Amino acid sequence: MTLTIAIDGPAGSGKSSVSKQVARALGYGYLDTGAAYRALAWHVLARGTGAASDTADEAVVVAAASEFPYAISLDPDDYWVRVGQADVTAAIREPRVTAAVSGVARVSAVRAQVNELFRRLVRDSGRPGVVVEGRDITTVVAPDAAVRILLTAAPEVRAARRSAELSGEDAHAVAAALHRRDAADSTVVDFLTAADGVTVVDSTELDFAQTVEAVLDVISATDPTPQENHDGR
Ligand SMILES: Nc1ncnc2c1ncn2[C@@H]1O[C@H](COP(=O)(O)OP(=O)(O)OP(=O)(O)O)[C@@H](O)[C@H]1O
Ligand SMILES: Nc1ccn([C@@H]2O[C@H](COP(=O)(O)O)[C@@H](O)[C@H]2O)c(=O)n1
Repeated sequence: MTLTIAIDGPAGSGKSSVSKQVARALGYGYLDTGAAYRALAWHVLARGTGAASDTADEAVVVAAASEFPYAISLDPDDYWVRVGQADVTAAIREPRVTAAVSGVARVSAVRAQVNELFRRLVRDSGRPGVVVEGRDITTVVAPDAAVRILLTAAPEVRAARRSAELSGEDAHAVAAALHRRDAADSTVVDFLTAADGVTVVDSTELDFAQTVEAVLDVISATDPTPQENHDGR
């Protein structure tokens, strides 16, 4: 049985970097669920130009999802994402993919498909636990996870952290893109409010190491008995 640590939060709240470090500290796997939506957006865009690559067209997205040879590493020290033979680890972070991903993520058939994949990846991970991060992990993907955390930070702090990462780009444009994506995503999933039983970790006043420590504290304060996976297996 694999223990699930579920972490949700808005863009730039530190979900991926903090979850990866928490997974390392615990000897757990790390599952980045946003990578699946990003890789599907990349896959649609890779179909060329014109209607066939329109990520805002639900039929196009569903068709692409039906032939989507997706693979991801759960090793926090060897992270990669592939679509077929293509290593898309870096490509899915490109602004053109980031700008297109919310369109893909609002298709409910796609969400159902990738949620099943996430549960299977955790179940088959062969690890004692997996830290799973995204937007709807605490509520939809693994509502019965052993530990459920909403990782937040003030919008201006998240924007500043993302800008620091993308030092060559205009800070205002980076902040605007981040808030635009949150606004689009929050019409599909509520990742700004903690559901019942979800612990909030607000990193606004914390540095990276303190945030990792705060998450580890929540985990150790919670009974770490492995729970059955959401689908009962
Ligand atoms: N507590 C913190 N203090 C300072 N910097 C932080 C903190 N947490 C995360 N960061 C930094 O903020 C940036 C954004 O973090 P990260 O990419 O992990 O966010 P995210 O929530 O996964 O974002 P997205 O949803 O857009 O992928 C990274 O550069 C990360 O190192
Ligand atoms: N559980 C999730 C995770 C992600 N998304 C969508 O994917 C986009 C990219 O996510 P990142 O964490 O890599 O930034 C995100 O903007 C959402 O559109 C999701 O819907 N559910």
